[in-house]
Amino acid sequence: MRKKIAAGNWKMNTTPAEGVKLVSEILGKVSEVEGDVELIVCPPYTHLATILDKVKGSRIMVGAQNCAWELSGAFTGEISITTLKEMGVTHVIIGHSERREFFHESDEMMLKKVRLTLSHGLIPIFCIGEKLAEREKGIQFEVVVKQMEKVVYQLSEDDLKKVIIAYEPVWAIGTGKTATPEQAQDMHGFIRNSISKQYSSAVANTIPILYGGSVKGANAKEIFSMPDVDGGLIGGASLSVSEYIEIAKSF
Ligand SMILES: O=C[C@H](O)COP(=O)(O)O
Repeated sequence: MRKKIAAGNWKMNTTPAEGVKLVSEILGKVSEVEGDVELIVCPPYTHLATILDKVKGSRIMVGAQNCAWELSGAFTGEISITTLKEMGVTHVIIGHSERREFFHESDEMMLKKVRLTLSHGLIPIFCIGEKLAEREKGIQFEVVVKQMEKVVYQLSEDDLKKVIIAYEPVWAIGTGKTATPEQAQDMHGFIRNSISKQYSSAVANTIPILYGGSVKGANAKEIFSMPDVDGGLIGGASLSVSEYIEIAKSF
């Protein structure tokens, strides 16, 4: 039985005060989420300390949206994995399409980040997904497998087993256009099969694969009902308490 996960990526939204208000309101409704669904919020770096303090003792875990690719040193503006670990962060989003596009992150950087995250005992949420033009050309499967090959397929089996994969078709992010449940399942099944070929079916069957791209309360149930979809990496809708809770209740 794989984990079920509702991870909220707040991106560059909320001020510190707004973030604390949001997480406090989520905490107030968390008892509505039955079962063992893992709830993760990923606020901006500046809110991590106060939010970690706020959620202490609750079932909410806190993730970062990124980390530096080196351990320490002259990297102005970056945040190290040791800082995140010391603070109590448990997850790190790596390779989000917005980081790939706007910050030109390379596969090498992403691999370093994934390795550092794992070696410090944190869990990487590694994002992959094709752009609209790539889907229109029908090369979405090749694109995604290449993204896996360059980063997570470089890991040992033991390390790979600790990774969460998030499939986020770029054309569905923040656009209101969601992949149909069948499109999501096609890709998730393909990814799981690819992991199985590369490692083993036992490994493939343990790895959570999240879907991201305009997930909301109204479509989560249908998407999460697909056999290879283990939850969501939720952007916009995770900023609304009622939407996020509804999504978390959709398993
Ligand atoms: O990390 C989350 C994804 O980019 C999805 O964002 P969205 O739910 O706003 O489309």
